[in-house]
Amino acid sequence: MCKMLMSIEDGQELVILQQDIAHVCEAMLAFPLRFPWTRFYKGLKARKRIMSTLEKIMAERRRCSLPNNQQDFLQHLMIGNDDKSCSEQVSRLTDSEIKDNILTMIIAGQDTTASAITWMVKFLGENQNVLDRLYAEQFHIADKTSKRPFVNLEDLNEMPYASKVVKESLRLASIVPWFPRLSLDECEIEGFKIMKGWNINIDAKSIHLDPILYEEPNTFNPSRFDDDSKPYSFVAFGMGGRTCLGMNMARAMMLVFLHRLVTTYKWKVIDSDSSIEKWALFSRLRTGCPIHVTRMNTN
Ligand code: HEM
Repeated sequence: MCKMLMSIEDGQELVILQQDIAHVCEAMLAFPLRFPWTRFYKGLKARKRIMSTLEKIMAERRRCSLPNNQQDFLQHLMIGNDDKSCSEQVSRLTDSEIKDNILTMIIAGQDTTASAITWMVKFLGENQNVLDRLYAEQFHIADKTSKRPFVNLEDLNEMPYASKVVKESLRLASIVPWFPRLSLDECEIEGFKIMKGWNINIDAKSIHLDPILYEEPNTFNPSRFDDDSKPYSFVAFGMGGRTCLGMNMARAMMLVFLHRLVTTYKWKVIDSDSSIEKWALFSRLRTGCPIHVTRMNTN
């Protein structure tokens, strides 16, 4: 995410950023107590450090004149912001909004996609029949992709079964298990009265495991998506006005990863424990899903 958003790929700056982002995520679940030893306090401090790093990066880019820098997300936000030729009617983001957007994107895009990929590797490692079908599709495409350095959008469109593997992994893992809403008006849903001002949590995990919506909901079966899903039955990326902004990117990342993984490596899950980390914003495997990986002999 840091590479795509602001071209930071390695080095000490990235290590510190990652640690600080982990502190911010932990603080989001913590009781808001501002004592130096609390998770909440450490998260606030970490957020401050992240913001000053972003300020430094933005100042540096302005000093070196914007257009010559790399074309990343931060750059686009800054060009919009600094371009005085733009009409005054266009509402621009303030520096503080740019920094907030970058932090939001890192938090929303990093652990979610990483966790989803981890679950997908686990599910596939445990379901040889699905893997065999996936091999057939992916090796067919590999004839083309192995001759190019990148997998392109056209290739991704030729992966119907892999797309179902991605979707089924997201359903079964429910990376964002619930998301909150505020009721703006009194209403009634299926006999339940909901009052104005109530906080409501949408329980995505229960929806994804509902036997009325999904036959044998605990079985990993990508082919269940051969037919169209029932409305509102798949909410891995949310629904409505606040649907995930990065869902197509996340899907593409998962497909590219899947393609490279199954056409290059064999792996074996060595700890199939499915318990979830308690103190995590997103549904993440406690073990991290250790696997044995070997490179395939392609000769
Ligand atoms: C597998 C990966 C991902 C999953 C499961 C996921 C899931 C979600 C869900 C469920 C929501 C809606 C929350 C709500 O309605 O309250 C959401 C919102 C959001 N996601 Fe993702 N996401 C993923 C990847 C990404 C990526 C890669 C990015 C950024 C590039 C991203 C950026 C966002 C943003 C900015 C929002 C807030 C949208 C808004 O409130 O208008 N997500 N995501």
